[in-house]
Amino acid sequence: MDNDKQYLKILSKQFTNVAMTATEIINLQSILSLPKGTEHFLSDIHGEHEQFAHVLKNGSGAVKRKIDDEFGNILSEKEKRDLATLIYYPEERISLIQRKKMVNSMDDWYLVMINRLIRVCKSSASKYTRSKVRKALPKDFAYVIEELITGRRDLGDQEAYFNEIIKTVIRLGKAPDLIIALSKAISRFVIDHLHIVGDIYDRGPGSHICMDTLMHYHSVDIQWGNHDIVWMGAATGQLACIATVLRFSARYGNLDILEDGYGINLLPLFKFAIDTYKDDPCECFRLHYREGEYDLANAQMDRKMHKAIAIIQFKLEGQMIKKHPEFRMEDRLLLDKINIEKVTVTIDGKEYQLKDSNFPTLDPNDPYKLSVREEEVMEKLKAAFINCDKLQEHVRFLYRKGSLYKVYNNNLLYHGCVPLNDKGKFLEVELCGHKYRGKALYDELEKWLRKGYYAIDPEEKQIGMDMLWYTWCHKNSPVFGKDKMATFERYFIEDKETHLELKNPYYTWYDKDETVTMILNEFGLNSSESRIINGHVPVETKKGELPIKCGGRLLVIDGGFSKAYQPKTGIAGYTLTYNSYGFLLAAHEPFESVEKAVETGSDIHSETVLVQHVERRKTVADTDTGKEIKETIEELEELLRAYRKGELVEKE
Ligand SMILES: O=P(O)(O)OC[C@H]1O[C@](O)(COP(=O)(O)O)[C@@H](O)[C@@H]1O
Ligand SMILES: [Mn+2]
Repeated sequence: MDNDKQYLKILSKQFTNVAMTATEIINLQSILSLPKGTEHFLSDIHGEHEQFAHVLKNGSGAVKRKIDDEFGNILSEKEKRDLATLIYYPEERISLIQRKKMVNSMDDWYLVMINRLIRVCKSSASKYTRSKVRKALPKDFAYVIEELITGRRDLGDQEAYFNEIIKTVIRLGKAPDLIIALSKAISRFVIDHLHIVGDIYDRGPGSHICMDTLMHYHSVDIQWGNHDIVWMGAATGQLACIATVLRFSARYGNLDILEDGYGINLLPLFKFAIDTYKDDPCECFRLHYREGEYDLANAQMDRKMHKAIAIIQFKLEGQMIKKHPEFRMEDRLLLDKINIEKVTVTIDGKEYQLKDSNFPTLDPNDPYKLSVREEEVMEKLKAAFINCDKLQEHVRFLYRKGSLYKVYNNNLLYHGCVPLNDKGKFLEVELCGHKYRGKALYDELEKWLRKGYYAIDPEEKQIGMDMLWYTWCHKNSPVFGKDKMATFERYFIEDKETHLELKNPYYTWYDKDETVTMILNEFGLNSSESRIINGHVPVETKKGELPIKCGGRLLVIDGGFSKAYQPKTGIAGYTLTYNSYGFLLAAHEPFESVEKAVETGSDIHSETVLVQHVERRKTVADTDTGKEIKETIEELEELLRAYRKGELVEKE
């Protein structure tokens, strides 16, 4: 046996004889014929943890579809809705039914509901092998549920048998637990794999809660968004990134995320802000909070912290631009263009009045230098970020499950864009003295982002950390894709023209077939069925914009979770599922609250707006997992031949 066949020897340790090898081939072959599992695509969650949790529970309409398939006209719309609510919020729904005495006999209700749940669970699990189902079932009820969903063909009266089991469960007071277990199993089976196409962080109140939810999800990958990357940068101790995440949290009245969510002490910043901006009303730094969700008593204080950290951010960004002339961002050096006496700033040769004149920490001779106290504050914050176990755990998870782009089952997923030039060709971008474009740009950048967190060599690590900041806001960054971040202008200049951030030419070309084909080919995708799944840009439904570009070859699925952007988009946003029959794009309305959903059975109304059927029903054989299985089958066939030719000797 030559060296290439060494793997057969290794394989023979697991499959020690002809019978075992043949059985495995048959098992794998049968998996290949199962329908492809459903993928779920969500993007731009922006800290809206309740709405996020809800869409995960309803699988963007996938649970409802299962219920419809199973019960069609047998149940009324209301009964189907109630069943869906029970699956999403089993504990809350059971307790509501009990509290409000909504049914005559709880036991009868349990019997009916458990029977219905079993049917939905059975049909949701039918795509999977028994072994996968077994592994996925909640431990305490694994045996009972398996029995209930697989049944016994040798028994005459199955229904009587099932009812006996269920009645025993009810008699023992375990019905609520079984309902919870069944609901969890259904949610688990309805979606096989989740893709998060970026921007879990910022704006909303619960990014850290979304991260906890994701860490417990059964199967997920993440394409980093610009807002995730700035948090990753903050976790490495990169100061401009730290200032930026704090500024966003302050601006949206969410400093609690840092204090309570991550246990980061903001007292040094608080004290500094009070002392420095004590009589300043900080008018330019009014917060974007949500009625009823923000304690107005904190407003004065939060505005001062908002201003303090914004000024620090502008200084630190200036330092970065000066430290890295190769970034060519000098046009973003604005603090040295301020004329304090005239209260103006000059941008691109034009002088603008500033809306604020109080800059007590700004040294006109060295405007980018942090004052002594600013420096102290940032040193303390840096230590707090680096030493925050929970943040580090979340960021390591982002690194483990995430990347800048992903090729998955013949589709290409990324958050922002592939930077293009005006002619619609890949834009050439210089990184650390070398030029890259297209996929190479993505790959090179990703290497640096990983080094920023993991490199041992301090110099490499520092460059990587600075590249995290670069990727957050540079005009050539594929996850940002705009000509500038006009934060300074939005705070201080009235003229709205200066606030504009122009999008990369990608967004004018992405409707064209040649462009989409060029990008897909660049990432090794040549099938006519391949698609690009894109996040980042809110789809402005109000202006008649659609998430479907290039005849459906590119889909923009900004989930629109961000309540801050809902007035603009008109709806809560779009999410996508891809099952064995094709793609389903769902449009969501804003989510009000869990209480309302439990009480009225109201879902986020998830309307299916686009259905693209695949040419023929997809099976596991058509997926990436299928490819791996086929390779394994080939290896096992080789092993079988080796046993049969006497090159290997069977063991027991
Ligand atoms: O309106 P906000 O929340 O202050 O944020 C504005 C900034 O966020 C960005 O839109 C980036 O965020 P998105 O990735 O969510 O679009 C910047 O382009 C812009 O400068
Ligand atoms: Mn984004």
